[in-house]
Amino acid sequence: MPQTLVIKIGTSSLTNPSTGYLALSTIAALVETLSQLRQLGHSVILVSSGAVGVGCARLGMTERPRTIALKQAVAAVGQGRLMRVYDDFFTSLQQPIAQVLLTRTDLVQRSRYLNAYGTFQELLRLGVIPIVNENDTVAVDELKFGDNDTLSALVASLVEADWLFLLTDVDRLYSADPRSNPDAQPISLVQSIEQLESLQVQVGDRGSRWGTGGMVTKITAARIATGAGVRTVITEGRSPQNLLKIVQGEPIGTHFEPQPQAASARKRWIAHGLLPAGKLYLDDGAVKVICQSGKSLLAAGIVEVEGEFQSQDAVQLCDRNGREIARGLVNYTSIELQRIRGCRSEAIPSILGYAAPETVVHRDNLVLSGQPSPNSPSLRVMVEEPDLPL
Ligand SMILES: Nc1ncnc2c1ncn2[C@@H]1O[C@H](COP(=O)(O)OP(=O)(O)O)[C@@H](O)[C@H]1O
Ligand SMILES: N[C@@H](CCC(=O)OP(=O)(O)O)C(=O)O
Repeated sequence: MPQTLVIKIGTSSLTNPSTGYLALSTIAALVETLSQLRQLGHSVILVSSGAVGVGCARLGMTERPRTIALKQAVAAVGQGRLMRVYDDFFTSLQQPIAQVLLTRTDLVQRSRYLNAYGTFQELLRLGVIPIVNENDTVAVDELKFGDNDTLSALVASLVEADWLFLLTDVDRLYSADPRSNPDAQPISLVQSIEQLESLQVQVGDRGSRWGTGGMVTKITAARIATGAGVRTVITEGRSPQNLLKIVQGEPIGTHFEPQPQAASARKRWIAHGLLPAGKLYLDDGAVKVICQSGKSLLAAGIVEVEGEFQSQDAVQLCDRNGREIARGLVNYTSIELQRIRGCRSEAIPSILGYAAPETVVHRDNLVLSGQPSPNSPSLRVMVEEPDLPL
């Protein structure tokens, strides 16, 4: 059956780590595999990093740029070069491609989000492989995806993909960074992302020399994608041919199973597309009814309001310790909420002096964050036996 596949490849796989030059054989194998997947009738989207890395190589720079302006300038050099290479390779296989550069704001505004959806659908219908990257050259810091792992998960959620592949320079997720921990155990299957914390995977704070997010952002991506019903696989970029085998059922890499009940498209946009403008701290009773009964949030359950926001902005709902339990669209401004927090709904009109909505966040506009709760069952994962010396 034809499926929709989103494949993200990182800088560490696209470039030679010591010289920074393009890893041409990897790119050729990737292009061949994606073209084959298209010929089998699948819809394919490639999320490709590499603009900064390739730009650095082109300009003879040996270090990743540190200032934003330099990074943006270098990305402008590298993105063009990267697309030129992809187009040459794909054209030799008669496979049309398209460049799609996104910024965070493209997914924040509902109309732009739906517009991006429409563009992807048309490209896929035309048999084109869209090649997506963050529009690094114009993205401003506070409105950045920041890493392409997250971007690829949001794209997979947007197009309701069947698979998200995160291609990197390790063959799968390990219990700790295998570069610095030779005893790290390979993990082949994660059945329930909500309990990932109990696995206590050590991810370090950064990835390879040219990579951006390391494993942290891949796990975040898996969380977003599986929550949207997308099966996610971390596997090595050096062997793109494995994608064909994986789609046919071979257990290569680390598989994160999709959550059985994916949120609706609109709720996924609230959860991941929007950027929260503030935080509401809730008492224990409110946390309980929201998490366990899926009820709306009332003013009575709010103990503290943080940030400045308008009605219909996105906010985080947190417990007293600041741990996020849900996100939603708020019906009041932050100024109004400062006045009515902790109050019963009947008292609100007389406090504000006008008729006001009964709920602060209505349950139709509220999405649970899928954080592990102390009562949730432990994570079911398969950890493979490490290779033993003979
Ligand atoms: N638990 C872990 N399992 C596997 N790799 C890990 C883990 N923690 C950290 N890493 C590191 O993450 C790196 C991949 O991330 P990154 O360099 O950002 O790659 P990419 O450019 O493909 O996005 C690996 O090279 C590895 O050293
Ligand atoms: N947008 C940036 C890539 C950001 C990124 O996430 O990089 P990586 O960790 O190599 O996937 C670029 O094209 O260089």
